[in-house]
Formats: sequence, C-alpha cells, structure tokens
Amino acid sequence: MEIQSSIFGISSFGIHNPKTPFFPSKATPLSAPKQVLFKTHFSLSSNLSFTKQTLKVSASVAKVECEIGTINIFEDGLKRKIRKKNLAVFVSGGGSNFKSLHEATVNGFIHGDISVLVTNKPDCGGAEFARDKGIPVISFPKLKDGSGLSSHVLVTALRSYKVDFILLAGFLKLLPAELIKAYPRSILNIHPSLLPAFGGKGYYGMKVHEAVIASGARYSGPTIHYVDEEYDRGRILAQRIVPVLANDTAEELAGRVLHEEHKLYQEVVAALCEDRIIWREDGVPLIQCKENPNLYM
Ligand SMILES: Nc1nc2c(c(=O)[nH]1)N[C@@H](CN(C=O)c1ccc(C(=O)N[C@@H](CCC(=O)O)C(=O)O)cc1)CN2
Ligand SMILES: NCC(=O)N[C@@H]1O[C@H](COP(=O)([O-])[O-])[C@@H](O)[C@H]1O
Repeated sequence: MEIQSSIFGISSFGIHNPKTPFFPSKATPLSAPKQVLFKTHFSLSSNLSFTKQTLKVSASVAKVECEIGTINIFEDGLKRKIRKKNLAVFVSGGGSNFKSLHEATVNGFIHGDISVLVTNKPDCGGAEFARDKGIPVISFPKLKDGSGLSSHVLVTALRSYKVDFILLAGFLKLLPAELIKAYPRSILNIHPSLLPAFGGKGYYGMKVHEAVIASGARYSGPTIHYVDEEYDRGRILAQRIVPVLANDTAEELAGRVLHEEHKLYQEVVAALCEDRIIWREDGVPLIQCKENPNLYM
C-alpha cells in the first residue's frame, strides 16, 4: 500500500526523510482536562467587554462565563498542564516563517512541536532546513512524475503524526476541501497584506507588495487567518500594521512586513497551542491575552 512503502522511505512516494517513521512516539497522556463551560454576555459596543458580574477570577482558575465555547483548562492554567500540540507546517520557498516558528518551539515560547513539514517543492530552503533538523518532509500535492501524496493519503499521514494544527507559511498551492474538512478551525495561513485587500488568486510573494505600493496605500502588514476552500477568504484572526514609505521598493516593504510576520505568527501559534483562541458568537475568532483572560485581541 502506498503509505506503507512511503513509511519505509521510498522517496518516489514523497517521503524524503526515511529516518523518521510515520508512527510517532507515544505521547504520555496527561491527566484528563477539567472541562469548564463558560457563559459570557458581550457588550453591544464595538469593543468586546465583560460586565464585572460575569467575571469571577479565583487564585487558581479563571472562571470567565463564555457561551461561545468550552475551553479546556487545567487548574492554575499553567502552560505545562496543557497538552503539547503537534504542528504541521506547509511551505513552498525559503521558509523564514517556518524557521521562526521552529525556533519558538525549541525555546518553549510555543507549547508545541513541528512534527512534519509539507511542501510542493522538496528542494526548497524550508525543506532543506527541516531535513537538517530531522523533521520529516512530505511532498504534496501529487506531481505528474508520480511523486507526492494525494489529498487522502496526506490526511492519513497527518493523522499518523497526530497533527493538531496545520500552519501555512508561504505555501503557494490551493488546499483541497478534503484536507480543510479533516481539520476544521485548525488550519492557519499568513498573508503579507491587510486582508481582504490584496488577497486571492495571483496575490503571493512580491506580487502582493508590488500591488500595495502601486495602489498608494499608506499602510500594509501581515494577516493571519483561518483557511477555507478559497484563497485568503477565511476568518481573520490577527493583523499588524506596517507603514508604507513614499520611496519604498517592493523588496523594502516586503522586508518590513516579513519582520512583523515572524513576530505575529509566533504569538498567534503560541496562543493556539495554549487553547487561547475564543470564537465569538458571530463567528469571529479572538485571541485571549495570556496575562489577562478578560482581554482579547
Ligand atoms: N484553500 C486554501 N488554500 C490556500 C490558501 C487559502 O486561503 N485557502 N492560502 C494560500 C496562501 N496564499 C496566500 O496567502 C496564496 C498562495 C498562492 C496563490 C496563487 O495565486 N497561487 C498560484 C500558483 C502559484 C505557483 O504555483 O507558483 C495559482 O493558484 O495560480 C494565492 C494565494 C495557500 N493555500
Ligand atoms: N499569499 C501567500 C504569501 O504570499 N505568503 C507569503 O510568502 C512569504 C513566505 O516567506 P517565507 O518562506 O520566508 O516564510 C511570506 O511573506 C508570506 O506572507
């Protein structure tokens, strides 16, 4: 079977790092999470605010009433009591965002591990970095020469690595609906403009910054959004603004935006791995601040 032969590293099936089998080491199960159902009443003002009576904070557990979901937290809410998440990163190029995320998993800023790298360019800089770090590299999608995995086999492979979240970081192919359905509210992408402006088919890499400059926009910046079946149309989770200078070249703007991308993606993925994403009743995802659970960004 395709997946079996790939496990043993027959690279024509798209597994480029045979040293690492598909089947991960068993994670030691943590004590069962204490599920706390929350109820909250959002104010009608533009800002999200909690009325005092709905926020009861005890020394060990923040008890915020929130109707829109259940947050699994452990007593004291310490990071070490939240299960470490398994991440898959998808790249097509140099992978500076991938490298930045990897660094944050190594230094503990992100409570997660990058379990696998997926790419449509097995020789790209991101794939080379992954191989250097002993991270398995999977080719996707399937190419004309027969290499690479189909969507179905890719989902099977990601399940074998127990992947919790998929992070697109400069991946330039449209994710298929099968993958999106397999990972609901669990796939993020970073885009180098303030979506919904300058997004969609044809807007990637330097093309984005060229369009921003040509438009005369005075601000740009990265957007991190959930991925749906279309390019760049998923729910926006986070943005940062970056000035566009009058004499900026596309390369200068790209460098300024990329610097903010690295910081923003680390912060967002850290929140994701600490179960600090809250879905508002109207479907807008918010990031709960680590220091103050009743503040959101
Ligand atoms: N289902 C989804 N798949 C992907 C999304 C998404 O939001 N939903 N985001 C993209 C990333 N992206 C912008 O952030 C993006 C990437 C590529 C393109 C594009 O126009 N690609 C060209 C092909 C380019 C190439 O092969 O060199 C194309 O499709 O013609 C637009 C936006 C990742 N996937
Ligand atoms: N529309 C998708 C897109 O343009 N993504 C952009 O590709 C670059 C990848 O750089 P990296 O490989 O160094 O992380 C990043 O700027 C990312 O925002």
